[in-house]
Amino acid sequence: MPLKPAAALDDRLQLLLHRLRPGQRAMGEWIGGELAVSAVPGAGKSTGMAAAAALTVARQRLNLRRYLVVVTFTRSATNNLKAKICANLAQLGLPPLGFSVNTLHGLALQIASRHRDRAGLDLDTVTLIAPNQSHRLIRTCVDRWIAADPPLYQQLLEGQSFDGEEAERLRRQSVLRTEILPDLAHTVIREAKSSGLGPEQLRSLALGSSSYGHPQGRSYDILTVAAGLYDQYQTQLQSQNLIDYEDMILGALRVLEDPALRQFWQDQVFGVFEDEAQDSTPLQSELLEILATTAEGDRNLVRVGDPNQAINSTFTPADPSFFQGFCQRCQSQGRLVELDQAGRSTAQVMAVANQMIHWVNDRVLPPGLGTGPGRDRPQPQISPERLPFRLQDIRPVDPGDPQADANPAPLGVGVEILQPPTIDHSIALIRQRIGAIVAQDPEPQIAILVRENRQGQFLAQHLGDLETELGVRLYEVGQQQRQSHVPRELWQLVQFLQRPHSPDALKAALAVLADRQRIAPQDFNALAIAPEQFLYPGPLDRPLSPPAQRLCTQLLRARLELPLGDLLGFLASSLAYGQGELATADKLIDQALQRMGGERSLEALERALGEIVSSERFDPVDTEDPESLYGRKGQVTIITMHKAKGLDWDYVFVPFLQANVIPGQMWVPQQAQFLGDFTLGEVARTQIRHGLHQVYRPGEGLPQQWEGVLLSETQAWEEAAYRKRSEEYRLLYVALTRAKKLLWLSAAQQAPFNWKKPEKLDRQSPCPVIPALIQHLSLPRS
Ligand SMILES: Nc1ncnc2c1ncn2[C@@H]1O[C@H](COP(=O)(O)OP(=O)(O)OP(=O)(O)O)[C@@H](O)[C@H]1O
Repeated sequence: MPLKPAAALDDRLQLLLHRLRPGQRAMGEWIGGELAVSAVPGAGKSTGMAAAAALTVARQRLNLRRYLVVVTFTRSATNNLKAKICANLAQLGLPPLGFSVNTLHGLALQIASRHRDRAGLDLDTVTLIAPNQSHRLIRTCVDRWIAADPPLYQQLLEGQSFDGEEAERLRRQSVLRTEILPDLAHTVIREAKSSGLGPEQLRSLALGSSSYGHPQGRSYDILTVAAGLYDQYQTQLQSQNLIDYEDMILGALRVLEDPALRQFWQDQVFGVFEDEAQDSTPLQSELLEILATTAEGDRNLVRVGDPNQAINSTFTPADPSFFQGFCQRCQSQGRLVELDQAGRSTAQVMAVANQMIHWVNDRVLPPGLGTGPGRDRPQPQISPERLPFRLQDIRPVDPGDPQADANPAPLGVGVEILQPPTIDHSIALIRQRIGAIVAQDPEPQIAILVRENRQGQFLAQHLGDLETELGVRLYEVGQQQRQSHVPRELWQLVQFLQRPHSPDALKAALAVLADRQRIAPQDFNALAIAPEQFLYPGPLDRPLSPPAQRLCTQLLRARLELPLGDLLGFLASSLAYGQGELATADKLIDQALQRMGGERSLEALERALGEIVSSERFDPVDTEDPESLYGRKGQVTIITMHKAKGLDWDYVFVPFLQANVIPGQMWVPQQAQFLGDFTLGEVARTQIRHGLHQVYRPGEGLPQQWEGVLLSETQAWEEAAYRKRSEEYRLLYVALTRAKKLLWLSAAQQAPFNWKKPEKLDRQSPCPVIPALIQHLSLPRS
């Protein structure tokens, strides 16, 4: 007898549920209310979320008028998830309707553009600010703030001490104007705005202190300085009809403040699923919470994330402690699902990753609590969201799991940890190990993960012959990205040629030359304050950095001697570009000449390059979808740990795990040390974040009272260092959990202190977790 349609749908729902693993199934069974889903790496959270979304659409009979809102972090994740939900709906015999998948900003823009007046954004006349524009705008704000608030500026100029010497004053002015204050403005504006704080609230946070002061010396009113910069920024944005990403969300929130419009949106939205919830900001959470609110005042909100993979919180406003808090709250109500089974890695890799999170949580403690076990005094209870990791072990999947080749057999012992004498030995060992892998698997999928691009560059230089030697392709991701830096670098050099006597232009050109390792890194403020003297020193002048001076005057000579068409080529070769970068430079030259029309002057060239840099994304020559390139078989991909998030490889190498690389240390650039042992940007970010943690209650909007929540500069710096250390260990965790069959780690005994000078080796201790992992695995210490 044929099944009745309703019964048939029910059967199909069951079938879909049964294709999920236990944690995913718990997601799939969600019918309403708040749910936290904490997923370990490789747990299949996209798979679970796509199934849960399709099941919800089917059960609730969602449609064009009432639908589920799914929010992801990037546009490519949006496309992937949409395709998966559509495929599930097709299997249920349903049309691809009843849901929307958006990035958070896409969703905000959709709401704001539907009610422009209310949002306060006239989208016909305003433009989203481009990164280069933002850079320039911030520089303008700094100049205006300096003119508007001489007493506070003076206080910064004087720093911790000042003997009144003129050259030093000029140097400090240059550092403050071109580095410290732009950095402070950039950090604070994003941090405050994405938490819903305006300049006035920053000022009241600055005042709301009971413990203000700097025990070792003078304290600066950093948040008041920051609020002044923020005021200038808002004024500039408005006067130029620009908006930033935060304005989109603020616009959407203004729409939802209107009771009728809020009702309109809440009536349409059945519920909200949020992916990568560990990376959201208070403002984003507020938007989703409002949309998810039901007629009864509950919330249909599923937030999915992995707090242990929160690796953006020290350089963006993302803050995992809010998601951690949400998980805690849901757990106490029995509304937490742990997706803790993962099929990606072999058992040994999971064991090492698990071991690491326990080790770190035991030893990396918030300021004021001492370090390491063996602490004789009893430790106070630390709230879980303050700890570096959520204690969630990765477990293998059950027998019969639907994922093909889940928890694969290891290659050899699965995890290898080495401590070679030098970084050159590390490379020789990698080469040897890759040779052995290729002997067993001629088309291996391999990655080498690095902490910073310079390490990748160094590896690529030394492993360049892998293809001829072993027949595997070498693909350095940073190299590809560097090509998109080509326009900016050449533009900066051309600006210098056009205005050699401008301190700003000279400083920017010197920074480019140092980045390209054409001159030694140094404090360029001292060189750039008097360009004439630096470029053409008189017989009595003390020569400042002769190699940099020689190179700069060579460039200036080329400007006089070469035709314009050849000048960019000459600049490109002066920057020691590799082949791909030279090809990109060629493409750039063609585009710039086209833009210049018939005009052939340096000024026109500068303008054309400036337009290319600020108005469009100049694609490097390789235009294939990058992510599909990273995981090709028969390839060794060199990639940073940050970029590797979300990806995996059969064989993963993580060399250079010295303690100065991970967890590294917070440091104050030498040129900024006159202000004290901290950086203004980090202190301000931490003061804001700490303040918010003390007073923010989810779903209750922002508070008016900030009494007694301001950390002193020293406290804020210590707290920032703790957060940074925690995040570095999470980054290492992301790196370890990329491996499927083999994880190869090494910490060299002699390694560079600074990777800008990789040839200068010093004794370095290993990342502190390495000896513990060696012991855990009972590996020989070699
Ligand atoms: N229930 C399942 N049935 C079959 N395959 C599955 C299942 N769950 C996950 N997988 C497979 O496991 C792999 C990882 O899944 P998915 O991409 O959903 O993971 P993720 O948790 O989003 O990854 P990440 O750790 O990068 O966040 C994919 O190849 C997916 O096809």
